[in-house]
Amino acid sequence: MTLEFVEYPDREMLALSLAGKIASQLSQHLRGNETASLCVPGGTTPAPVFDTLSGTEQLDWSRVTVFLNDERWVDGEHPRSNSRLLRRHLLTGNAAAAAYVDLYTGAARPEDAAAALAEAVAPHLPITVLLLGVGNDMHTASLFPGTAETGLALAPDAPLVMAVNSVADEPRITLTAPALQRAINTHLMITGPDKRAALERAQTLDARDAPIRAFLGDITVHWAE
Ligand SMILES: O=C1O[C@H](COP(=O)(O)O)[C@@H](O)[C@H](O)[C@H]1O
Repeated sequence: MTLEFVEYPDREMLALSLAGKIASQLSQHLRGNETASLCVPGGTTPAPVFDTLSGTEQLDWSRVTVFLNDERWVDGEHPRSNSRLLRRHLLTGNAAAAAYVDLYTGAARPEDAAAALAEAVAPHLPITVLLLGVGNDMHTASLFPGTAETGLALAPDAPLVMAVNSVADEPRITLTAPALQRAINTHLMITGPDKRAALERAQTLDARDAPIRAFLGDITVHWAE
């Protein structure tokens, strides 16, 4: 288990380098396999990586399936929709040829969609390239510190996809530890001193209280001020 920490001179360099690494890991996988999968976070941090990645020509995007780590249970055009971010920044340009598993189904409640989404995601496991984000509170995907739902989602026998109802704003849907921990390549993108401090703190805590901790085994952390 190795945590590699890569520090970049600025966010632009981080985005260029990380996008290149993700594209090359997907391409390498496609040399020996028919298909590859890319699982990415929403939130505010990853847009610059997506902008660069979406322009990658040397990757056969038609053999790549993309899905989110997690989604807020809102319509795809809602400002808080993670899918909205993806459609605008990743699933465009060359990457528009990728297949997309949308975690928001339009069902009234995320728990009504979780089983079907688990079936939709399962054929794309293990994830070829997993990109994670982290909040200043140490949550990753929609696994939030100290909740009973996070305890269940971190269990080895958790369903692949679970509804999350214990956070403010809107309900959510999230991939769980059994789906995320088996990824072939795992990256974490963080920017700014607060997220770096959150990551350092997480390394001293139990995963239930610092969910990102559950994914800090074989991982490359990409950080810029
Ligand atoms: O709510 C979420 O937050 C995390 C971190 O987002 P950021 O805005 O601090 O970059 C994100 O990784 C997750 O996918 C998202 O749903």
